[in-house]
Amino acid sequence: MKVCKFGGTSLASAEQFRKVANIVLADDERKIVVVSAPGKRNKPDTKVTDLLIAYADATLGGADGEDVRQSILSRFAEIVDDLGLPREELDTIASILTARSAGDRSHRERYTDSIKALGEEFSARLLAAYMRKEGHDFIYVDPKDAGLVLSDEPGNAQVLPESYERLRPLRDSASRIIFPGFYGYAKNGNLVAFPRGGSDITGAILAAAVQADVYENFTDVDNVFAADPRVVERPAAIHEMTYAEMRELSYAGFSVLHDEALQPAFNAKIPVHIRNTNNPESRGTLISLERHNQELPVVGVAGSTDFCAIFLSKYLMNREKGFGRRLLQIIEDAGLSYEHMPSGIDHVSVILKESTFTPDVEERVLNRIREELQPDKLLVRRGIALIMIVGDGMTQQIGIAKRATGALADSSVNLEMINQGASENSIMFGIRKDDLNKAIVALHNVFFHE
Ligand SMILES: Nc1ncnc2c1ncn2[C@@H]1O[C@H](COP(=O)(O)OP(=O)(O)O)[C@@H](O)[C@H]1O
Ligand SMILES: N[C@@H](CC(=O)OP(=O)(O)O)C(=O)O
Repeated sequence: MKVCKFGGTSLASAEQFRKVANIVLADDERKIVVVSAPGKRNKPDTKVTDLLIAYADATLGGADGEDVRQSILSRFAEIVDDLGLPREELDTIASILTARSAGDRSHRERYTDSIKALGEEFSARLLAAYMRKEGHDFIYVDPKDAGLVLSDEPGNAQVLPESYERLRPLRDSASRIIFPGFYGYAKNGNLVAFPRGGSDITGAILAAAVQADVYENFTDVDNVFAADPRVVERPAAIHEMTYAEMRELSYAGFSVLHDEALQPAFNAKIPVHIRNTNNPESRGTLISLERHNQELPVVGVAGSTDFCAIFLSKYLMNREKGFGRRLLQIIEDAGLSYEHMPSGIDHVSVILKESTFTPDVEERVLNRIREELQPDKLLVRRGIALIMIVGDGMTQQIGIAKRATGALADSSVNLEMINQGASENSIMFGIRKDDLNKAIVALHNVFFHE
């Protein structure tokens, strides 16, 4: 049995819905279909999820949000009409939207989750209706009825382990299933959404719960590329990679698959196959425990901005017991989580998401560090990008770091930090954020075009 997930670009219009239907119907093993909200039809277009968030913001601000409500409904009206579905389908969508927007607005994030999840719900309802209209036995399944239980963290939920047991019976459903991605329910009954891009996570959870043979993730590219195709011209195609490699690359900036989608698939040992809705014949990329082609030392280069670093140095820091613990306690007390912590004998850097390190948080954290740790030097560097080269076993090969640093130097990218870490499958470089794209191109070209 296969679980397949179709992303927003795969469901952006009625034409895309038809492609999805054809792909699903081409293989009887495709029993569970997870869908995202309609995405962009073209570059300047807006994703339905973003329209729903704008609608939530408007209504929270006291406006009626009628313009944006009309934009949302017109996206679905176009799909309903072009698919030849009865207009009652649209009436149902409009009344669900109205009822939701009349819900409790006292908690901003909760209310926003309840609205932004509707894109997935409407996609799933319409795809199920279309399949039935075409004479096929498909049902829409609600995540609450199915038992997808999540932590009560609006916009940032995580699956609770009991979900797997609860979702297992979906395997035996007589009808094929259309399931909305991106959200579930907390134990207290609140609707909660995963982080953005989270329909990938829903698909992986379902694949693990029903022990699927494969989790097919349909998107709009023929395969995963060695670097973001929006940054590098003609990037190398990668047809195989391991979970560990993809996890690092997704974390570091490959938006093609959500990084938190890999864990459920990895735990249940279910291969993930990235495929193209617009070109289902293409080979795609298979992500599994091992790759057959061991020749490639590096499988990808990814990077992203929004980082900053707190840099501390203190003579004999290495002999001061509990220094790291106390530093991290200060970070934790400020409600921050840290991304990396490269260190030397007398110095340490703590890398944080820059958007979480606001000026007032910075002031509080630095004051405590000065008072409690008395560093010789303390400074904050903002505007950092992290870039990673990834490949299993790569760090055992001589010369990889040299080629990478050489390529960066040749492109006049200044290196602020290097961290090989313990994972042995990646090397991370800290650079100025304005250099990010230049650095991705340089690293891609040195490993894939030379
Ligand atoms: N290394 C990469 N390989 C392939 N695609 C990538 C990579 N990095 C970024 N992308 C982008 O990810 C996009 C697909 O992800 P996303 O927009 O989330 O799709 P979906 O709507 O199917 O969920 C591609 O269109 C591509 O621009
Ligand atoms: N629609 C949600 C969830 C998602 O996964 O979408 P997509 O498959 O288009 O990345 C979002 O935009 O975040």
